Amino acid sequence: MARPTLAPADAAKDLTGWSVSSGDRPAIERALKFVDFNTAFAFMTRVALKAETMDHHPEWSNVYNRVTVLLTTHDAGGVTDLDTTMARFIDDAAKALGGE
Ligand SMILES: C[C@H](O)[C@H](O)[C@H]1CNC2=NC(N)=NC(=O)C2=N1
Repeated sequence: MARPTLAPADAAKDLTGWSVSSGDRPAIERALKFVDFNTAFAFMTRVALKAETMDHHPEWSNVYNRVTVLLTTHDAGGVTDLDTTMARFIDDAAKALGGE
């Protein structure tokens, strides 16, 4: 049974720093900035390990100390509770590493 999807605006409003993706797919996005590349990559490592345990992976890019993250559930064709769970984990990991 496919997971129910959420309106991206509804998903984003309950989260810190997330917005509706400007792209053509229903998704939420957040841009993060860290003190340096090492810290940005430490953040990505923590999220990567969580993504593997959840079997739910972000679409992201990294330029030096910046990481932009897009979350959507490919199998559902939209934003689901997997994305909001991952978003909350990302917010906690970013906060722990001084990201903003
Ligand atoms: C085969 C594997 O379990 C699926 O492709 C998983 C992997 N990670 C995933 N990540 C995301 N964001 N959406 C998915 O639908 C998804 N599906």
